[in-house]
Parts: sequence; structure tokens; C-alpha cells
Amino acid sequence: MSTAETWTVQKLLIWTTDYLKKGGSESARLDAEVLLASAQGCERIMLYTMFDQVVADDVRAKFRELVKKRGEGVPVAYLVGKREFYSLPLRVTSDVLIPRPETELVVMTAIDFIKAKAIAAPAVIDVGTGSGAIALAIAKNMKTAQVTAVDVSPAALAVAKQNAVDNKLEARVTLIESNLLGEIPAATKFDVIAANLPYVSDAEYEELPHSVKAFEPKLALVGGTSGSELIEKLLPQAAERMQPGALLLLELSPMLAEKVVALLKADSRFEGVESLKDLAGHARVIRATRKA
Ligand SMILES: C[S@@+](CC[C@H](N)C(=O)[O-])C[C@H]1O[C@@H](n2cnc3c(N)ncnc32)[C@H](O)[C@@H]1O
Repeated sequence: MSTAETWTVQKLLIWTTDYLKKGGSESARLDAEVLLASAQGCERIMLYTMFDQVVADDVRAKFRELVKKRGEGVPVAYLVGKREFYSLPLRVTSDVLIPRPETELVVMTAIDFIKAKAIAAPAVIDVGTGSGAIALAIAKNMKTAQVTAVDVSPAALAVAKQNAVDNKLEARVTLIESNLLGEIPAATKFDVIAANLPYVSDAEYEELPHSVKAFEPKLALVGGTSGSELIEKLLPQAAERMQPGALLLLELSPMLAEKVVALLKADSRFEGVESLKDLAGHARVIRATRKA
């Protein structure tokens, strides 16, 4: 990206895509577009109407800085400070996990359940809320839902709070600092308990790509020696706080699915235990209902 040349939007995108591809990005063109739109202060789609326009020096300087960091492996979502989840714009910082598309399966299943049961004012809790992704997507789409979102990280809760305010959902979403359901009285009962808790084992953590390990919070990723420790601790706490017929949804690594299904099946308080597959065909979410 030399200064003597005339850099149009199109030329800049071609150059950057090539640069990021060589650096190992699997989404080089998309990365380049998202970063240029951010530097330019416009929607990505607008770039397509600006291909022949020359990019101003100050925009190019901002863009160069972003591309440099992307080249060092910083995830695009952290660079632009946002990520869309279930059509909801969410702010993300390095204090929260970047919401993943697989997690939309949790939201979809919760919404389908609430609709099918025609629960008038569903009480929902999201355990390990991070950016607030699951809690806010359910609240946004279920207008009568009262949603509680807990996380052990105060820094993550601050991000979730901002996202609740930005999306005008703060009146129906209560944020609580809690180690699993420790701060939620056992007398409080929910219709849906959803959790995308850390599920990476200590050994798997070491093998994660640099772009995850170096930038996303370890607290959001590692579930313990086997990875399932937090999920296992949650099961009895959840059983106590579910209405009869209530739904439990657990996102996990496909490698833990069989183990968690077996644990739930062995627990007489649960029934209807089933694993749900993500778009790649992997067992990604376990569902179970509370026996009456
Ligand atoms: C995998 S991230 C999921 C974030 C968000 N729910 C999502 O799907 O994008 C797990 C979250 O659980 C939180 N967490 C870790 N240990 C916890 C615990 N013992 N109790 C409550 N939350 C915990 C982390 O701080 C992190 O925000």
C-alpha cells in the first residue's frame, strides 16, 4: 500500500484480500470489506457503490492500522467492536467471547419451545451470558419474556449491559454476577435454562488457533480438565430451578455430547434428552426437559 499510487476502493480491497490471504485468513475478502467499511464509517454493502472512488488519506491510514492488526491475528469483530448475532447488533470487546453462529441453534430451539408451549410470560435464564447474545436474542424475539442473564465475569456483564441498552431490552433483561446459578434462589423457577458455558478442555485449549487463544478470554473458553466440569456442576443446580416441563439447553463440544447425554439420562429429574446437530452435522446442543 504505497502512498504514491492512487488507491480506489476496489484496488485497496484486491490488494488487502491478497495480503490477508497470504497471512492465512480464510475469510480474507470479507475481512478486507468489513475493515474498510469500518474505517470509512459506512455499511459494508455501500462499498459496492464506491469501487471507483479514491479512498481519502485519513481513511486509508485508519484502514492500514486495522489491516496490520488483522494480519497479526486479531479477530475482525474485536477490531470493529461489533458482531451480528441472530440479526442483533452486539458490541464485543476482548472481555467477551465473540458470539458464534452455532449458538443461534440454542436461541432458535428456545424460541420454538416457548411458541409450541404457548407460554404467556416465559421466564428464561442464560448462564454464562458473555456479550448477552443468547439472552438478548431471546428477549428481542419473545416480547413477553423476562430474561435473566448471569456471568461470573463483571467485565463481560458490563458489555452485556451496554448491549441490552443499545437494543432497548434492558427493561426485560436482568443481569446478575453469579458463579453458575449460585446467586439465583432455588425457589426461583424458569421455563427455559440456556447455557453456552466454557467447554474446552485444558489440553484442547493448547491446540486452539492463535486468533482464538491470544485474543478471546480464557475464562470464556476453558471448562476444566475434561471440559465438561462446569456443565456437570450446572445440571443439579438447573434441575432445582426448572418448572415442571421446563427446557434445558446446553451448547457443548461434539466430543462431550455423549457424556452429557448419558449424565442427563441417568438423572431421574430429566426426560426427553436429545442432542441437536449444528449446520456442519455435529452434535452441538443437548436438550432435556424437567420431569413433572
Ligand atoms: C463460551 S462463553 C459464552 C458467551 C455467550 N453466552 C455466547 O454464547 O456468546 C462462556 C461464558 O461463561 C462465563 N463463565 C465462565 N465460568 C462461569 C461460571 N462459573 N459461572 C457463570 N459464568 C461463567 C464466561 O465468563 C463467558 O462469558
